[in-house]
Formats: sequence, C-alpha cells, structure tokens
Amino acid sequence: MADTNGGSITPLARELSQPRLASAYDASPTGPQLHPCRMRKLSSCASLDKTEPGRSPCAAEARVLVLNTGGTIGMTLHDNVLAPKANALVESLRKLPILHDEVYAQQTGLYEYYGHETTLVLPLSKSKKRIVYTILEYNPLLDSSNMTTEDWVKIGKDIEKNYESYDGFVVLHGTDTMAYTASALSFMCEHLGKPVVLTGSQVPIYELKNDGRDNLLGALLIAGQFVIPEVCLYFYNKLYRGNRVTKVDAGSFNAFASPNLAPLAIAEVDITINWDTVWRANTTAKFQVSTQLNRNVGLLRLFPGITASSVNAFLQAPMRGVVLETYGSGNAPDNRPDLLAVLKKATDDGVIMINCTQCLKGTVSASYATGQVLAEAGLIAGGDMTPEAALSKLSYVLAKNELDLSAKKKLMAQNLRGEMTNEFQGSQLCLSNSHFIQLIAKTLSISCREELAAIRNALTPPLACAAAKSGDIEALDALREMGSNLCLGDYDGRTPLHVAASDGHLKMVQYLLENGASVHAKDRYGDTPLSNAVRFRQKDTVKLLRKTGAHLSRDQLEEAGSELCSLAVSGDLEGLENWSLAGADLSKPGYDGRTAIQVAEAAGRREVMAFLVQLINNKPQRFFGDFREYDKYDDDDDEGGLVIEFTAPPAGR
Ligand SMILES: NC(=O)C[C@H](N)C(=O)O
Repeated sequence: MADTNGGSITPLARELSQPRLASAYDASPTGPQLHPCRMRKLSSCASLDKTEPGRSPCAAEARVLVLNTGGTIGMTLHDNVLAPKANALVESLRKLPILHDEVYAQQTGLYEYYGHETTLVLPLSKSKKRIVYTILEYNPLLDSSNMTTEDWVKIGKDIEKNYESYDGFVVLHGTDTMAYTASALSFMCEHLGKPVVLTGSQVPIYELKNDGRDNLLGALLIAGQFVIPEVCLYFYNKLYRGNRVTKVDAGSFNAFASPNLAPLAIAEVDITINWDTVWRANTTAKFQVSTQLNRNVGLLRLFPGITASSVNAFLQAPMRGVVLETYGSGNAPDNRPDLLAVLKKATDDGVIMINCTQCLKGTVSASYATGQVLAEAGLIAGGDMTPEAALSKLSYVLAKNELDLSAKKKLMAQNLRGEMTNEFQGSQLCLSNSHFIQLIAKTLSISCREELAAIRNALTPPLACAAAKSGDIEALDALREMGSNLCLGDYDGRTPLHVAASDGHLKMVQYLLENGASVHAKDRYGDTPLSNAVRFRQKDTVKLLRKTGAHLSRDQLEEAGSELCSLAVSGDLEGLENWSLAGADLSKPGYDGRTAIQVAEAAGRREVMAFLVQLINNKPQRFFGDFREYDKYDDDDDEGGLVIEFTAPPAGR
C-alpha cells in the first residue's frame, strides 16, 4: 500500500509521486504533447501562485452556477413600474470590474474552455481563489410574487442536474417570497453537501446606488469558497440559514432577519463563518432533490374574535396541512369551545396542524393553559420555526406517500434541516469550556472569548486529523461531543476525512460521514477525500465515498485521461480499477489524444487492454490477474475487432 506520509500530502511527496508514471507515459512512441485545455490551465494557474511547486494547477479555481429566476436585482423601469428585463444581466455584469475580470478571461481562454458566453470570472479573492460563474437565466424572469411551487421544483431540478459540475450554487431571486423558496429548497434538497445561496436586491443592479452588486458578490464568494452544506440566504453582509429567515423590511437594504438563529457568516473586512452553527452532514447517502410537494397546505393567523365558521371553512378538503399562527408562546383562547372543536375535528380527520407563534422571535412552549388546549386539539408544537419554514415543511412531508399519517406527524415535530432548535441544544458541552483548552489558555495567559475560540479553532482540526490517522474513533467522538466540528480542515485544508480516506480506515470514514464530514472538502491542493482514496488505492473507501455522492471534479476528470494512460503503460490494473470506481471515463484521451487502450496497445500490454474492455463494458471488476486471451486480436484490423475471453479467477482470490 502506498505511504500516505502521515495522512498529509506534502508538495514534495506529491511531486515525487508523479514522475514514475509521467515518464513511462512520456516515453510513448509519439512523445509528449500538451493538451490545449491543460496548457490553458497551467499558464493561467501558474500566474496565480508561482511559489507552490506541487499545487494542482486548478486548485485555485472554483465554479459556481447562478440560477437567475428574476427579482428586483435584474429589473428596469417600464411605464414607471419595475419589471424583470430579459437577457440583460450577463452583459452588464461583464462591464463591472468587481464582478468580472475580462483580462483573466481572455488570457486564460475561459470562454473557449467553458464553452459558453454566460460564463464570467471574479477578480482574485483575498484567499487567492478565482470564482468562475455561469449564469443560467430563466424564461420568463419572475417577480417573486408570481412564483409558485412549480418554480421551486424547477430550481431544485436544475441544482440536481448540475450538482456534480459546480462547487456551489447561487439563486438570484426576488426578495418578496425568497424566504419561502429558501425554506422549501432546504427540505427538497436531501443530503445536500454543497452551498446553495439565495440572494437578490432591493434596488436593481443597473441603478447607481444599489445593493445588488454587493449581494451577488458576497453570495458568489461564499458559494465558491466554503463547503457550507446548506440552503442559505445572503443579504446585506450576512449569510443566514435559508429556513430561518423572514423578510422584515420592504424599504431597506437590510431586508431580512433570522430572529431565532444567529447568522452562519458575516462578511465584513473578512468573511467569518460561524462553523459551530453551520449544519453538519450526517449521512452516507447521495444528494437528491425531492420534487414531490403537496399544494394543499395553508397559513391561518389567529386574531381576537375569529369565527369558528371561517376557521371551519378554511379547514375543509382538500386542505391537508395547516400552520396556525398563534399568540405569544403558542397560545389560543381556551374559552372558545366552538373554535377548539373545529380544530380538533380537523386533526381527527387527518389534517396535520402546526402551532407557530405570530411573534417574530421566540418559541412555542407548553407554559400556558391557553397553549395546552391546542396540544389537546391535536396540534403539533412548531418550536421556533418560522411560518414560512413550517408551511414548506408541511408541503414536503405531506407529499411523502410512502409514510403513514403518524410517521408524517413525527417528521413534522423533528428537526430535519436545522429549521428548529432542539431542546437539548445550548446545554451541549463546548470545547471552549473544556479542561484541555482552558489549560492551554491559562498557560498562554489568555482569557478573552475571541482568543479562546481562536485557540480552539486552531487546535481541534489537527487533533481530529491525528485521531483519524490513527483510526481512533473514541478520540474523535470525544472531540465531537465537546462541540468541535469534524469537517474543518487543518493548516493545509485537509480534513479528518481526507486523512481517513488516504489510509483507507473504512470504519473511520463511515463514522466521519455520519458525523458532519463533507465529501466535497478540498485541501489547498484541490484534492478531495475521493481523489486521495484513488491515489492511495483504497478501493472500499472509494466505493463508500461514491455511494455518499463524492465525485471527481471537472478538472480531475479532464486530467484522468493522462493518468489512465500512464497506468495503462505500466500495467497497473489496480490503479485503473480505482479510477474507474471513482467515476473516471476510461475512454478519455490523454494529453496526446490517445486513450488508455490505445496506449496499452502501443506498449504491447494486452492484459491491460482486456482489463479496460471489461471495465468499460461494466462487467464485474473482480480480478487482478488470471485471464486467458482468446486470440482473435489482430493488430492490422482497422475495425478494432478485439475479442478477449476471461477465465474465472481462481478460488480464494
Ligand atoms: N426586492 C425584490 O426583489 C421585490 C420584488 N417584488 C420581488 O420579490 O421579485
């Protein structure tokens, strides 16, 4: 097994690991040639950072897909009213130097490489990243007041379709119903591992003084640089969890609030991510979008004197789910038997009703008799959920036809995507209070909270990586219980999952995936846990990561052709199999235009050709050796009639 160099791949080790394969391939009869794409990337990326000899050429480029659904950000005045203007946004962004670097685009052949006119690139970010973004404009563009559940489904499907090609997603959207869309998408996106950031503006981006440029820039910087596996909303320098926001101001740039959850990030001089609050992945399942939504849901706001008959009319079929907006901490009149009877009848008939407060901030609690009556009428306490979140959650849960009514009710009471605060939260032991950190702080004479947090953030990722390296799940569990975030990277951006994947600690990989680790984390070299597992030939880990939705990046897929050719020349079947399991296209040409099969043929490696044919035909990939060639292979046969028969591998292999 390859030496993983302590779980952390130094530039030197990386350089040392390449030449054997590169030279074998370069020794091919036609000699080395540079693929045009690679030439572009090498020259462009070299100009970014010449000081890191082993850095993957494109580690510093991230890709973001922008779905432009409409909203004020792209509106212009027609007959004195604002309305969306089609086909105008890309051209005006292209002229804004803070949102597009034309020189870089030209010098690096960006347009030819990405093949479309709607791709732009941000100037170099503070952390030396290039964010390349492609805008997909919807037709028609909508004022968000015109949006329906069909539009949520379209956005969800577009994210799903493009998921593997981008590092993150930005959704441009009107502010009026943005909180509803953000909430709905948060539930629809199951096992999300990448950032989806909704944003828009209060003033069109075409106007002299507007908030659209800053909002779009901030959303792009976050979506391109941080693996925040959540549907978020970015507005006026703050990143919020999408299902926690509500629009609170129609006339200010500061239009949104997240009353019951602190922002996930604040973008001031620097972008500061509050990693303690960011939702952590806990799954080994692949990302998917659930597009089934039940439209028979509604919001009903209590007011003094509301009549039982109007409530009764509202609750009639086909209504299946209702959010009742109640007073204070979830209260309703307990002296109105007529009203309570109507509510009870509806829940008895199978309508799911959620109790949410009308207050902007706070939670539904069982402290008053006036609240108790609603529980008795069969309503489910909605905790501190916003009505927008509760409504879209109902729509999502009610559409799960495989579940019975009680399972649906159970889901409604559960925290699915961080939309409600768990009761036990807050009592969690925090690492900043732990003895270990306290001791270090004392030794260093540190007492202020910020410095304590800085120590914790600096110390825990390397500790977690060390535990992952030694396969010590107990130590990781202790770190996790103390509140540390197992998806954070060390000084090289390497996360515990990178380390465990490199070493093939399968149980550890499984544990990490179930406890917040992201399969999409990239280290400073652009490597992901999957690319590490491939490099170190950890076949079972490759399989598990793939099952969890890990995939090679566009650049890794591009470069795979040359890598496969090198492996083919050296007869490295195990290496080829690992690339194949990781999703590489085995018929991808290398840098001189030949495929691995052609290179194997030129090198006289028939066993490799046979193996590749078997992999390409998707036959069971179970052997590294014994097969017998059925020699109909004819070098002169231009039709390429390759026929190879395999014997069963010997027992016990
Ligand atoms: N600021 C905005 O975007 C408001 C606009 N009416 C919309 O929601 O589309």
